[in-house]
Amino acid sequence: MEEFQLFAFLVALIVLFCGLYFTRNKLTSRGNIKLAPSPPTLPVIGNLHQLGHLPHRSLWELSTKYGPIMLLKFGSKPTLVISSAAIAKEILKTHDLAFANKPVMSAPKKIFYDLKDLVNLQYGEQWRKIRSIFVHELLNSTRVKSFNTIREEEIGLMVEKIKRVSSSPVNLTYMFTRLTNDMICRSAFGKKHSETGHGKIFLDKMDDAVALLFNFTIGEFVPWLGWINRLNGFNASLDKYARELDEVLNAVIEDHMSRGTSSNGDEDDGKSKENFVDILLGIYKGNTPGVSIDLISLKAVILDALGAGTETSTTTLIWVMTELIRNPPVMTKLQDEIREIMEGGKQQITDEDLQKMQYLKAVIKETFRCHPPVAIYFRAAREYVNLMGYDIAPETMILINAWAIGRDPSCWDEPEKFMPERFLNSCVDFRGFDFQLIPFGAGRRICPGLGFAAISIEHTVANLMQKFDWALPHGAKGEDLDATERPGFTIGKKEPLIVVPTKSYF
Ligand code: HEM
Repeated sequence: MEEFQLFAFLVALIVLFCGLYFTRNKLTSRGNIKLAPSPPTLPVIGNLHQLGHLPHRSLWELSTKYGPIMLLKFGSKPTLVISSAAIAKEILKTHDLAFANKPVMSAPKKIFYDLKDLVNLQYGEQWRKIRSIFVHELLNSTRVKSFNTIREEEIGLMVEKIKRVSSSPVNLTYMFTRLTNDMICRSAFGKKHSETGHGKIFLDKMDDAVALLFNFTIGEFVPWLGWINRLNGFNASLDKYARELDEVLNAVIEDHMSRGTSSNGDEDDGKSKENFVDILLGIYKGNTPGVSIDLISLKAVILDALGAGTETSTTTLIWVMTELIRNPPVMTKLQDEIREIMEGGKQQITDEDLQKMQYLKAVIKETFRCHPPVAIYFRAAREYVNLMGYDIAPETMILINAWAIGRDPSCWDEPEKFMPERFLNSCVDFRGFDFQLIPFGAGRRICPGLGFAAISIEHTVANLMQKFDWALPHGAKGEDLDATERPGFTIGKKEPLIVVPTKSYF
């Protein structure tokens, strides 16, 4: 019996290695075509087995062996993985137009209205139209400023809550989630997340749906194995989330319609002005000259604003505070800067004050370098491209590993160290011009929420640093703080961040 098992094992091994040999040869010798370096693939699954639990780390490790541009196969899908600033610049600047598409995947189709949302739209006329609505109508600088009051009120409420529990442990993960959800829900719906049944149900379901989408399932990449996703209930769960999210969005729209909006987007009751839903409904009703939107795209845009805007900002805030607690001298230096600028007991931190806080900006940049919330983001080739001597086929999926780029040794000294000082005498910024720091992407498809997110994060951290000192419970030292990551659409901290605001500064 044992001999038979050994024989069966050897046969399986030979079949596996033959498969490996042929798949590899097929990839690297196609006439004159020059393909990027590739690790060996397994039959059927290609390189899917190498993604691991935290793909940004596994792919980075693979890149240390195969180089900053690697051609992998996700099932049958050719996938180019980029891990250096120089190659990211080629993709996002030199060949930005050729790589301006997004991969077409069956799972997101279910949630994002057949990929009609801005994040997933293919490059073209419709993308330009929706992008313009996002950039010029929802998130232009005047609108972002008009959200100042919401931001200030919500941060003020959080500060009051922390003051009340001062000297006891607080769960900052929970607090930041509520703060970001409330800020985005008030901006999007005109009401707080915690106040509106709609907002709460929506964000809870959205979180679950997005977590599900970030499973790289075999059924997605090997079309003839699509039945696995039907059999194991994956498709049914997505269908259910899609139905439920659509129901909530319909209810939100009906609610706003029945209350009525004036031509400038203000609600009749005047309570909550300039929220996304009212602005979009104004456009839908033809109140904004030269701009139009259909109902499905309107719902898809709301999905994006909430889906792309909440978890990313929460994750960033948690990492900023985690790094500050792990690095006490950095926290002290930041507090000194902020308290000096706010000298004289001034409580309200304004945009002008924030402009003066250079060390704060450096701390946030360093956090984005070490912990880009969207560690890997996707593009797709619209046409054949010769990229740095390699032939890239149309529809190749492109993965930009922003996390690996933050460790690119040709750009960063001691990349493992949290060292905001590296940004003090440098003009490197995260606005899409410096390819060694691209947490928001770059080029045509750069994140349109960048300005909104950046100012909210600066404002929140500045307030927490001005008004409190922070320590770990039970006298634990900063270096004891667990910084293990959890996988997902954003790479967050696995365990909740529990800290003690030890002294308030009022
Ligand atoms: C810390 C916060 C945020 C981070 C790190 C972030 C990151 C990103 C990244 C990496 C992309 C892909 C860029 C590319 O392909 O080049 C993206 C796209 C996008 N983000 Fe953000 N984002 C954040 C906040 C927001 C907010 C607050 C909103 C909206 C309110 C938003 C809406 C979007 C949308 C709609 C897209 C798709 C743009 C397109 O494809 O044209 N994001 N974001």
